[in-house]
Amino acid sequence: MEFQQEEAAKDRDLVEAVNREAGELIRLLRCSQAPDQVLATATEHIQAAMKSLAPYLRQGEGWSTISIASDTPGLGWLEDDLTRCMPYSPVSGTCNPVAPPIRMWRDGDEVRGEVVFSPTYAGPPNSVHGGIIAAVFDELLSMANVISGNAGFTGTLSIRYQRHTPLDRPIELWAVNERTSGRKLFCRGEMRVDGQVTASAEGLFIRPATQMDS
Ligand SMILES: CCCCCCCCCCCCCC(=O)SCCNC(=O)CCNC(=O)[C@H](O)C(C)(C)COP(=O)(O)OP(=O)(O)OC[C@H]1O[C@@H](n2cnc3c(N)ncnc32)[C@H](O)[C@@H]1OP(=O)(O)O
Repeated sequence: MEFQQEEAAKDRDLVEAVNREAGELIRLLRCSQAPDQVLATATEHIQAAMKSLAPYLRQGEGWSTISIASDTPGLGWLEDDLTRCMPYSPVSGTCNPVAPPIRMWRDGDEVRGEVVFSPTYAGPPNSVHGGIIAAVFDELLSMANVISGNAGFTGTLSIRYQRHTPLDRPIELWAVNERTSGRKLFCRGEMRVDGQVTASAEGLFIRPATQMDS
């Protein structure tokens, strides 16, 4: 797979900062009931920012079409920051403004993490949308595969929603690759609030017979 490394921005902190601000913008848009004049002015500011970014749009090129890192060969990550593996992911990517602020790290053979969902991700009253929960499990279980030395595509993901997962509170994340059988990777994960499980997941991931980019 070819990546356009020379196109990468030089200052990663700046890339992450602008994406965080854009995420905050989304939260403000989602939850503010501003008067018309304020909305009109905000629209102008957003249009100005869009105009300055548009000339640098690079659609359809390696890093812009995949969530994994373009600056490391294969699946690179930091033990204390697994999000480095997929910086452009819509679920955990620090270089993607739609991603909630997830932290994930390696704890032996397991993945642990934490996330606080803002109302951007609301479903039922005061609770996280079930589809968002599924997406986070997909990512979390994938990371359990990655640290086990294997990675695969999601074949089947089964979620048990046991309690509502609340907004604006720290959610603990946990996942493990329990076993591998041929190309099949079997994983489990949980979300907990104050130690109580709100949702759990089982996933079967499949390592492709051929490489991803063949
Ligand atoms: C290098 C790889 C890196 C990968 C990712 C990097 C991270 C990227 C970002 C990650 C983001 C997060 C992750 C994402 O979001 S990944 C995105 C969501 N997932 C997908 O898009 C996957 C789409 N599906 C496929 O590509 C193929 O169907 C796969 C690759 C899954 C299997 O097609 P393949 O042709 O290889 O399979 P086979 O027919 O030879 O069957 C082999 C065995 O598997 C069994 N089986 C087959 N399908 C399923 C199923 N769905 N559930 C349960 N079992 C299934 C089958 O019965 C057989 O078992 P057995 O009869 O031998 O016992």
